[in-house]
Amino acid sequence: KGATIVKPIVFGNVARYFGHKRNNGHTHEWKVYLRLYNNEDSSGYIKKVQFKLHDSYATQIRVCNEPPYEVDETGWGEFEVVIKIYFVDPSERPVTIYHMLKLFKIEPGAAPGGGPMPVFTDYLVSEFYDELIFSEPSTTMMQLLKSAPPLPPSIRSQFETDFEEKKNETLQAILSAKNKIGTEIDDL
Ligand SMILES: Cn1nnc2cc(CO)ccc21
Repeated sequence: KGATIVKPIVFGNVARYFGHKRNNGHTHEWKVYLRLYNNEDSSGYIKKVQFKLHDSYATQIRVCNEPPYEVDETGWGEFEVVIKIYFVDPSERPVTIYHMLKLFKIEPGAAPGGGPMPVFTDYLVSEFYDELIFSEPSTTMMQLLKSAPPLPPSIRSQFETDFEEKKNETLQAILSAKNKIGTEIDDL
């Protein structure tokens, strides 16, 4: 009967500059993660989450078989992390998400030619909102999706981003832009 279940998620990374370069060349510690927006325990319907790092990291593919779905590492560079979500129901195709690991802010800076200058801020957050959409899930999967319990407090997390605030700001920007265009059309 065309049932659709939506599961909001947040994925991204946080990073902290050591303040110096270590002997191994590493300058930052970082954590890349995938979380359910409502901090529910998804282990009933998510089998595992894989994080594929840069190919020169030891054990390039990191697997989380239960929440929290995250990888803590140290390093010196930014690169694309491939996050792949596998579901308990074998008929649900895995979902792949691409996240560009962010370690430093790019500021139009003093670089020769005025190019962007990477700034090593003490603490940085790069996180995004998205949704897992399950269209007409199997009866079993539907039950698992509906009965997901909350996560225990120890692995609950407050996001760095207030997405509700961001949603309202974005909506306001869209409305005022529409209004502005409307006014300009009137003035034509
Ligand atoms: C690209 N990148 N950035 N930081 C890195 C650290 C390692 C491990 O030594 C491997 C690759 C890295």
